[in-house]
Amino acid sequence: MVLGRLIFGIGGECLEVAQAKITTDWFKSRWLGFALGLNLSSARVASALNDNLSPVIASHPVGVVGASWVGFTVCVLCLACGFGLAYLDRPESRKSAGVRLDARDRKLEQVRSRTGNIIGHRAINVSSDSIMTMALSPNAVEEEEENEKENEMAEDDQMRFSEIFTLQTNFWILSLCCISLYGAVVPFIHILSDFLQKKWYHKNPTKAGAVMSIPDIVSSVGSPLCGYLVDRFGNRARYIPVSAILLIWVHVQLGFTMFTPVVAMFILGLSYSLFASVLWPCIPFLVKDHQLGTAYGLVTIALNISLTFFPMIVASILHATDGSYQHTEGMFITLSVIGLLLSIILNVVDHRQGGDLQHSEESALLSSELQSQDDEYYEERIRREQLQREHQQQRGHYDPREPGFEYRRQRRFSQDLLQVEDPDIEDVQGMVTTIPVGEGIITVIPHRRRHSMAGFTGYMERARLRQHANHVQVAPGLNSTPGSMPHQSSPHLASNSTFSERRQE
Ligand SMILES: C[C@H](N)C(=O)N[C@@H](CCCCN)C(=O)O
Repeated sequence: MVLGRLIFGIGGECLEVAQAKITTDWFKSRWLGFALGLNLSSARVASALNDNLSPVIASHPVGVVGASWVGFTVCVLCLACGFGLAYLDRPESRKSAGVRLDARDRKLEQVRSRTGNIIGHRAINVSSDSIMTMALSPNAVEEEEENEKENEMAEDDQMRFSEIFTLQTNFWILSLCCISLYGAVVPFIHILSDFLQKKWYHKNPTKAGAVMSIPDIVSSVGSPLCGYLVDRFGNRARYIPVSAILLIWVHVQLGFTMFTPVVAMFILGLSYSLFASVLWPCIPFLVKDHQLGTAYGLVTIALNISLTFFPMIVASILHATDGSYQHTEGMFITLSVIGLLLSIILNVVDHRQGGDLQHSEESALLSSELQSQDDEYYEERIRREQLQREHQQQRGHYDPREPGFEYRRQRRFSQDLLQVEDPDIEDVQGMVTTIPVGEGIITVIPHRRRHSMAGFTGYMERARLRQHANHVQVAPGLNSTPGSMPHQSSPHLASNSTFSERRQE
């Protein structure tokens, strides 16, 4: 049973982290609170069903084994939904919906676009074992440099372990809120059936089960509703102290009065909806995008610390006090008060740091638009200045407006590359055919093993340039009139079939 619970715990908690991360990726800019609230709501509906159905199934002749089979069927349905989700969340759909790619997919994307640039995004598949490229576009070198930068950025995009220690104070305060507030609710719900039977519904587990499902039922409606309200009106961190106050009320009433528990159960449901639907959507506001998965993981660890240790503490209090629920209520009240203090500190720190947690969706959108307009403006300015500087530096050597500029630029590049010693280059050179066309060169690469293309590309590029430099030396038509573009095939190229001939082949 312990092994089963261990596997169940690993699966369930990883699922929660993944759900939160995927939901945030898709809804970060709009409806995040509502989407995460719906997420919680589905969990609450399932808990409420479980509270009501488990005693009924268990009292049926099929007993606990029958109840377990119902659970198994639900897990199989879940697996099918998981496959459905994996399909909907594939990188292509993310890209077309403008959703941020994960670091791994971004990296793959970079490699693909890098290969595409050198082999040519204008690459034409000539036959199953050869690839033809239009290379040496005027911007090829710049594009390549840009790709390299993007590649580095994709590497930076992965969260490093050491970054955990740089997460801001408010993130940690929020995690502590999670420990205390969840600690005042979930372990209490675990003992609720016994508690209700002992104090109000003697030996009536079905009635106790029905009453204990009230918080989950209220929360299943309240969580998306609260999520919607914080999306719409902001002030999300301000709801956390309110929910802590409600929790104090619930535990005082249930522990120290005989007033009907039904009202307290409603308020517990309200408080549970409020802090859960506010706490999780706060996380994306406290960390950077690439830290999101780890951040959700860390808060889930905090949640599980709470759900591991407080039930043990409750059990030992009950054991030590001969089953006195007033002492356990004392512990839950203490946790709620700690949650209240922490949430007040959270609000104070957030206020000092500019109130990130208080934004409504509209104000966040507006400020991010202004921010990106600013960014674009400065990026454009820096780009222009850089281009201007480069242009001025190059002016002394050659002017792009002069005829033959591109030809001379390529020749210089090729000559530079010829200085580089590379023994392997000869092998590759024999396999490559280049044909001058217009302002560029077509490179035909016999290529049987397409998947090794990326590794091959570096050699290819050099071989192509080296060969181009060879043309410059051997072909009088190319060399004699600097300033004009190559317009005829060199003897070196005469033996090679043309682009269209190859395509026909
Ligand atoms: C027991 C379960 N692990 C739990 O209490 N989960 C929390 C957190 C859900 C986080 C969803 N992003 C809950 O409120 O249900």
